[in-house]
Amino acid sequence: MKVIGLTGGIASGKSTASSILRKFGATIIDADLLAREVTEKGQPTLEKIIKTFGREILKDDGTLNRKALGKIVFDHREKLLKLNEIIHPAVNQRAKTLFQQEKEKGKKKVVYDCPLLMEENLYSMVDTVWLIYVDETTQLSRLMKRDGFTREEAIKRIKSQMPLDDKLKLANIVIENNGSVEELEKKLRKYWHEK
Ligand SMILES: CC(C)(COP(=O)(O)OP(=O)(O)OC[C@H]1O[C@@H](n2cnc3c(N)ncnc32)[C@H](O)[C@@H]1O)[C@@H](O)C(=O)NCCC(=O)NCCS
Ligand SMILES: Nc1ncnc2c1ncn2[C@@H]1O[C@H](COP(=O)(O)OP(=O)(O)OP(=O)(O)O)[C@@H](O)[C@H]1O
Repeated sequence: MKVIGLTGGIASGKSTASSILRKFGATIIDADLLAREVTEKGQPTLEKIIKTFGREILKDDGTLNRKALGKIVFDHREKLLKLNEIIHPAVNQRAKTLFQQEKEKGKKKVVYDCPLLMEENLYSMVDTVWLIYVDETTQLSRLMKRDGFTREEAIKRIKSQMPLDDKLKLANIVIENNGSVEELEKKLRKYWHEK
């Protein structure tokens, strides 16, 4: 079974691309979703986060207050690295289990939507890397619009990730997404049926 690693900066269009690929029949494994699952109430990963960041990052009902944690970690790089150290091993392990399940079902290929594939050097988990990218202005405006971030908040998140110029050198396939969703679909159709 072939694993296609779909990556790209924040708000570059990975989820949009995943929805399109799903329409083509692709099975998508979403790292952001796995990160949410492993930090659900009662999960050992959430307990580790509480130990490190305190109970202030919880809502009244004991679930993770993502907004509060996001504010802390995207303001302090060393705290972001600490959070990554806690969450990423659990996400990687869960992803590998899901790949194995798909393989056992006889799937020929799956897509791993993984925002930090390059930052975390996860090339050994995938067989090929597809990079979605947009220019900086488009990235900033789509991010501010989608998440309601101020310009400053959005820039902090973009800056927490590997610069696009470095990412472009590391991909097997690069897919530019400055245009319309229809244009993105056209590009993806070609690559999906080719590979
Ligand atoms: C800090 C958290 C709670 C903020 O939650 P929030 O709902 O605001 O963001 P969400 O999880 O939807 O992520 C949105 C996007 O932010 C970017 N992002 C998320 N985590 C990180 C990180 N550790 N470093 C750099 N960028 C990140 C990604 O592009 C991601 O697609 C959350 O992002 C988190 O738990 N991050 C650590 C886990 C992680 O690295 N997830 C990414 C893939 S495993
Ligand atoms: N071609 C496009 N034209 C217009 N809007 C788009 C296009 N592609 C994506 N968008 C919008 O841009 C925003 C970011 O896209 P999306 O959520 O797919 O990015 P992402 O890479 O999955 O982000 P994240 O890293 O935060 O998970 C969304 O609001 C989405 O609807």
